[in-house]
Amino acid sequence: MEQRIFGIETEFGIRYSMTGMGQLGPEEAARKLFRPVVEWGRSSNVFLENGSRLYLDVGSHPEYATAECADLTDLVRQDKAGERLFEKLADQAEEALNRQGLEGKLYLFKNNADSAGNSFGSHENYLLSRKAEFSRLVRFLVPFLVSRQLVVGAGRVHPSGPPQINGAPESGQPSYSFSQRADYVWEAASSATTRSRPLINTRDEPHADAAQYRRLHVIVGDSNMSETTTLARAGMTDLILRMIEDRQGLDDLELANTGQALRTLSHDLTGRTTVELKDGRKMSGLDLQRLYLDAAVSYTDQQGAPRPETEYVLDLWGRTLDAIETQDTSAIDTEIDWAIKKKLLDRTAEKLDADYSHPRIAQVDLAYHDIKQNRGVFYLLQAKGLARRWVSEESVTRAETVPPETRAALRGRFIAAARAAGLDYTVDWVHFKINQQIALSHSCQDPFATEDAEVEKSIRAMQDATRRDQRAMPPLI
Ligand SMILES: Nc1ncnc2c1ncn2[C@@H]1O[C@H](COP(=O)(O)OP(=O)(O)OP(=O)(O)O)[C@@H](O)[C@H]1O
Ligand SMILES: [Mg+2]
Repeated sequence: MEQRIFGIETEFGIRYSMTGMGQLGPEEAARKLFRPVVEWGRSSNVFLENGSRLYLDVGSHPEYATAECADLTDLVRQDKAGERLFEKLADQAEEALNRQGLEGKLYLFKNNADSAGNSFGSHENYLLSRKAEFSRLVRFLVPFLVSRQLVVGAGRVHPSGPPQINGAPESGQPSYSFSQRADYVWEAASSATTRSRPLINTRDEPHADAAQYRRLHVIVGDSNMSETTTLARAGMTDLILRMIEDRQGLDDLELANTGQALRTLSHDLTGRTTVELKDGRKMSGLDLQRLYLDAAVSYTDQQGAPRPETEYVLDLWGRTLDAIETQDTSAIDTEIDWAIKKKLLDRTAEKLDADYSHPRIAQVDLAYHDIKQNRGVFYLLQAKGLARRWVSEESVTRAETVPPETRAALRGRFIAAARAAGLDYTVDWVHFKINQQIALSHSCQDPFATEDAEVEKSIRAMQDATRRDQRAMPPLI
């Protein structure tokens, strides 16, 4: 596909750390976090004026799903805007709890695993043409997704070594893996999201005209703090999808055992341990990623770079593979999450004269993912110029309220008009409805549409009503 819609859903980890006695569990903390959201939208599942969705399911992982983006840089901005919104909500909730006498600090972590062994996700959404044969697409994409973690993993400390991999006994040697999520994903594709979690969720919910489109739901990725790593994650995947869709330049690299390969590659920082392919070949993480990168480079040489970000994405991809090959991360250690974090962990271990089993190392690992900008370790590094930015903070601030130029723009204007008019509305990715007013209710099946005469008519009608009756509803934050 020439054009594509992208979206990232992020589930956050939450923890309230009490200063004094007492406890506040994550579920209660999450409910507190969502109190202003529920007041604002009368639900813990709301769509905002920037086109995104804020959501608290049962359990304790607040979720932000970016609006539909047609542009990779917009995706990075919208993803960061979600962090900023939750950062403000966390500050408000923390103040409220402190006022209640429950003194403490509220932490939100953009990571994928907690100390109790639970994993939570960062899901990527890619619009596909319905014409592409889905099972073939999945077969070609899976080995890419399995090895992609060498480049875009968020990195994870294992104080007592990797969890049991492939039946082998635990080594007990403290270690570091490329990925957070790889230990929790077991099979290539299925419609399950919790038990025996797949890399790709095949539930067919296109949020678009189903005759024309499909939505690919990739649930194997790590949440990224680094803007450049987020960009690489979606940018690399977009390129590989293009090649698969065009039936160009890719070998069939189907793996003998997907779940096993995912874990083996995640825990092998040398990139050289091999995994078996269905046809009996053996390939390492570096072998696989080199094949994909080479194919992507010749594809773009022939076809031209499809996006303004492509050149940088390919360059960063190549530098990361070189860094693993030479075991020298100095050329990527401000741009790739696992390397940015590892550099700091190595320095910390050196200062402590300890290895990765030291409790301080696990603390720094977690603190890297703290989204509070004046406390989180990633943000402290970023402030010192040790984590490269891809977008300006002004553009992130703007993305908190301004939707990208896709259907999200229509949704945003619809929500703004309905709220200003004080009307009850129900909105999702496709539907924009004013409750009990069919004339003002629409379905928008084209995720690229920034204009729609019927929706505009309703928006104008609501704006006229507002002018007659000034009852604006207050903003969320
Ligand atoms: N047609 C589309 N193609 C690709 N992505 C889309 C499309 N429409 C919406 N999206 C993106 O898909 C994501 C949907 O997020 P959401 O959390 O609602 O996922 P879900 O899989 O539908 O539901 P849930 O998380 O409740 O299981 C958003 O990031 C959104 O921007
Ligand atoms: Mg979701």
